[in-house]
Amino acid sequence: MALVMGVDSSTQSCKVVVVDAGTGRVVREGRAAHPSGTSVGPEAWWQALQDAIAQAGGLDGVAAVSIAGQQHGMVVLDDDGAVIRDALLWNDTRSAQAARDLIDEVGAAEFAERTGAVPVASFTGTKLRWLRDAEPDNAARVAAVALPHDWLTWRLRGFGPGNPVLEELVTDRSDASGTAYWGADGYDLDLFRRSLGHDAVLPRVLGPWESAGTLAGGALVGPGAGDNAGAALGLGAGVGDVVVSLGTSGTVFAVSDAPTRDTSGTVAGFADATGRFLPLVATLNAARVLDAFAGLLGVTHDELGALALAAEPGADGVVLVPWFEGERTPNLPHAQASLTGLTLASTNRPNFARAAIEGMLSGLAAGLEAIQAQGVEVRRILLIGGAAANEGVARIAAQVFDAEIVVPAAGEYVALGAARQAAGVLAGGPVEWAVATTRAVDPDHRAAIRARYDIVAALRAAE
Ligand SMILES: Nc1ncnc2c1ncn2[C@@H]1O[C@H](COP(=O)(O)OP(=O)(O)O)[C@@H](O)[C@H]1O
Ligand SMILES: O=C(CO)[C@@H](O)[C@H](O)COP(=O)(O)O
Repeated sequence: MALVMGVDSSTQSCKVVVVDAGTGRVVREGRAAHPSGTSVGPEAWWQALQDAIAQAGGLDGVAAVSIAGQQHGMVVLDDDGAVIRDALLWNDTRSAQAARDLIDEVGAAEFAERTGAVPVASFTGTKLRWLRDAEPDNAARVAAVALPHDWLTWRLRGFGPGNPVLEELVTDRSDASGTAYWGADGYDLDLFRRSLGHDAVLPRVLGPWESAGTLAGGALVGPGAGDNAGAALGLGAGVGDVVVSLGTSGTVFAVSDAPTRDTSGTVAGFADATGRFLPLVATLNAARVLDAFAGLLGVTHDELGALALAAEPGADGVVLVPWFEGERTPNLPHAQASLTGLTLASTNRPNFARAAIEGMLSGLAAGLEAIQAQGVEVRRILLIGGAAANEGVARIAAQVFDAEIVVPAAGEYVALGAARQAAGVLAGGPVEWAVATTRAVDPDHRAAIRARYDIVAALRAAE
């Protein structure tokens, strides 16, 4: 039995699965936590990766490995292969003005045409522009720019400060498509130079089943992927499938044969990990909203879900607009959260729990409508990510989204997608694995939840 390893280096942790390359069955697993914060030293990810791999029994017997990871993070390297400063993550909003500056110079429609998306503070290019303006000495030292998964792949292959071969950096088109300087013809070096202010080495973009090389022990290394594209691959998502992922970020995305170019900037026209496209809407406020409310109410996640189900849909008028970390969609990087609609009668624990879940999901439901408006077909929604394990979340999702909700069997779908890519690299092309058992949630759409949320969110956005 050939074994392959898949990695998800996500915002909060690193997850490793070792699976049977023929069937996708998980045989070993490991996990290690990442530091909190929106600016993180990449060495912590490298340490967590090594810990998680060790927990998963190491690379013994592994024939191929691929690393997927959180998108967009800016990892800047000097000539010696050393990291110049902490990486700015996808949820760091300090580059909001830099994003506006780039759009003013290039134009939103031109950005959408050239890269498939209009940049917001999450995108790598805006972080490079921030570096150019705020830390010019650091910007001048940049010899290479990588994304989190590119850099980890490079380290795993033995490169780094002791062996700084920058030209050995590799990536894939799914993660490259989130930089704001990559398009249908490859890197857009004009946009890259506008961001950083000068040229630098960029990771070579490998094909979906192309190998980056071989580890000392003999394992092939795959190109890796952005985490959302990794999840789509792990789920075997096809045209008509929409994935809603509830991790640190909330994302809603669909697999599409055709690219999208939303000049409003709501839908990011990313690439997937197989040669297709992945139109995506992301929010900055998802599972951590529930973490905060579970803490506030002094309950576990499961108890929070049960409390929410004890309240009526609409939470008796209580609305949480959950922009705790600012927001990306809508693009309000400096916004704050608000809880409104409180009366003496409605101020109770079940309504608070329900408002938290409804608020987290409502922004994503609006995102799904924006994706549909791009002409993308929607047949069903697959609910994944840490908060998808919550029964209350799944049932309330069936009330907030106007589409069939399906919850795949619990699993690390990003890491599984990376493993499936590794199996494809080994086989020289895509492999078919049976998709894990899924559970459909009874349809229960309640249009009134979104109607009220949209009114309150629009008022907050206008402030
Ligand atoms: N049963 C649950 N209900 C709600 N939230 C949960 C539950 N289990 C885990 N979480 C939350 O999910 C998040 C982790 O999800 P994950 O998809 O791994 O995030 P990321 O990919 O951003 O690192 C954490 O904030 C965690 O507290
Ligand atoms: O910015 C995006 C997508 O554009 C986020 O989805 C990140 O890729 C982080 O994902 P999680 O770690 O929250 O799953």
